[in-house]
Amino acid sequence: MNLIEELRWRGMLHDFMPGTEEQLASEMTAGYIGFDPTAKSLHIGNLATIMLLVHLQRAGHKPLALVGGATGMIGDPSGKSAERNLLEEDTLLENQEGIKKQLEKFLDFNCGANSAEMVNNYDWFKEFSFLGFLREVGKHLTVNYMMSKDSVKKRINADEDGDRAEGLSYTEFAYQLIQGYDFYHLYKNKGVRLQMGASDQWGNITTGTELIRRIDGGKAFALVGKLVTKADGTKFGKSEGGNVWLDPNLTSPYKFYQFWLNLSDEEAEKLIKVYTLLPQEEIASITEEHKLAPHQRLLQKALAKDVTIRVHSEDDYNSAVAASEILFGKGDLQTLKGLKEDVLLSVFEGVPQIEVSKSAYADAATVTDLLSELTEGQIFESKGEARRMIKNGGVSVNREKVQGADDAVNFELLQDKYLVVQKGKKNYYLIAVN
Ligand SMILES: N[C@@H](Cc1ccc(O)cc1)C(=O)O
Repeated sequence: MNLIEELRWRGMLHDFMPGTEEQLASEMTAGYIGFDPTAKSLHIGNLATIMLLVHLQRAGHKPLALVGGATGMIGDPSGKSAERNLLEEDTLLENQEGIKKQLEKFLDFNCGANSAEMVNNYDWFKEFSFLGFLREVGKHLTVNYMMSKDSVKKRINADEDGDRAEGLSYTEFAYQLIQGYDFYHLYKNKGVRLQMGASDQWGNITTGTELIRRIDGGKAFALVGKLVTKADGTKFGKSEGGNVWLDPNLTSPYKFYQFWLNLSDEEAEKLIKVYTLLPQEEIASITEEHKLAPHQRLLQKALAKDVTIRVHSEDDYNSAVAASEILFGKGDLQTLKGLKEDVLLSVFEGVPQIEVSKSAYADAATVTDLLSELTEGQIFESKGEARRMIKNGGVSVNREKVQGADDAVNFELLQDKYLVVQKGKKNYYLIAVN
């Protein structure tokens, strides 16, 4: 299957320029996608775009990932209804390092002729003078041409309700020329013939193909992927807590795994094609099996597994699964001890949390006191009730059965702070000793 057919059945293809298919069929083609360092991590929306590069490479072509050290200093107006704030240079540098490391994970940089490459547009812009740029680049396109782009029109014209448009600075207006020049530069110096991106990049990419044509009489191509949206058409990739990031310090692998696990059937069926490399027959068979027993969430599980391993690691995936099963009764003290604080808190989100002061905790004479009076009746209303249930073997702390009602309080605090109390099978409480 060639690249375009592959992207099409996966539902990832939005549009491409005439001739793109012929170009790809005629030779190993170098293609690039740029990512601006607007945050210190990429998110799963970016990951869908990265998958375009992955497929390009799998189809035998050469992928280049561009980090926008220069463009990140300006801010792409595409898809943005308001002017952006400029980022500080040290923030940009930090962001650049972060996303560069992430991009490196997904491509093969050592596989012969079509090995991936990483470039940074700051490298060719740092020496470019303003006057030089105006003479060598700006001169080739008219303002009329630049104003015909959606990203610009949307900021200049009033919207359908007649509300005044935000306008855009000269700086953001110039963005398309900078990205356009990147394409020209890579065309000239690296033989790049194709630029890809999310669908909102069409305007910027075609500014590039236009520059290549005007400056050099050359031909280059554009291909854009579908913007991933949720079932209700709204922006995908946000959980209640905001973006779903690839950086494990911003979104823990557990939360990441949970995000995919919690997708609706409809979303999972669509996204397994975008975010995994599983072949068509396998996806078809998982989908079929899923439909026989949707409650087993086979699609979500297959998707969550594949993406969690690709973005994080097999170990992270295994820990995420183990953590996910805790509330279903699986796992022991060791499992709980293995959870980092943020994961522990995510696992027990929604479970009643009870704060106990350090001194009160130290003074607790018996487990019964701790689980009734000290926790203000939130676990057991009375000492009697606590005693009875402990006697019947129905109370565990940190997954270990409490033996006697008069036992001393002698637990190992998880992360030096927490106790997981279980009353009966299903009722969980988290005590935080502060
Ligand atoms: N404008 C792109 C990033 C980009 C930057 C430079 C390029 O040459 C290409 C793409 C975006 O915001 O997603």
